[in-house]
Amino acid sequence: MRITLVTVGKIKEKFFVQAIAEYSKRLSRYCKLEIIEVADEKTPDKASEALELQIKEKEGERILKSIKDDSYVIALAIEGKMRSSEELAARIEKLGIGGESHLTFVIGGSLGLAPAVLNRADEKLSFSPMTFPHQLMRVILLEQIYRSYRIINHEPYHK
Ligand SMILES: C[S@@+](CC[C@H](N)C(=O)[O-])C[C@H]1O[C@@H](n2cnc3c(N)ncnc32)[C@H](O)[C@@H]1O
Repeated sequence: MRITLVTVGKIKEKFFVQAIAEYSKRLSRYCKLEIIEVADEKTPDKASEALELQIKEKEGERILKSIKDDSYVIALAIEGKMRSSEELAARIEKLGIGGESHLTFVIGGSLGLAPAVLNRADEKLSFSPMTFPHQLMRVILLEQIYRSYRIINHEPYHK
């Protein structure tokens, strides 16, 4: 299975970079992982709704360009479907069995995802009603994908 993460902006904080590197290494046993970082837009402290939408749309165009046509897209969105770790593992396994060989997970920038990206998504996944910073979301998502593969392979992992 190919797994691609499409994300917005570069991560500078060393602790996030280290955690991402660690989970990417662990995941390399199970899938072909690629992380694509599209450029983010500068966001002023105070922006009108119209400007915020413009910013999300610009970032959204870059996100859409980096998604392969034949890929199954899972957008991370607070309003998406919540799943337990076991349910996410079962979903990934079922998609693979059903013939999906390339999953793309999309994480929005600080303002979130543009409507066009949410429309392109085949499904939306929520990690809770809380808002997480996109840098931390990347780490949490990688850990949950790793946990999914451990569950799929009946391998032990922390409960
Ligand atoms: C800082 S959040 C954006 C917040 C924005 N107000 C929104 O409602 O999307 C950045 C990105 O992280 C992801 N994200 C943050 N919290 C999430 C959650 N609880 N569940 C799923 N994705 C989340 C989403 O992809 C979001 O676009």
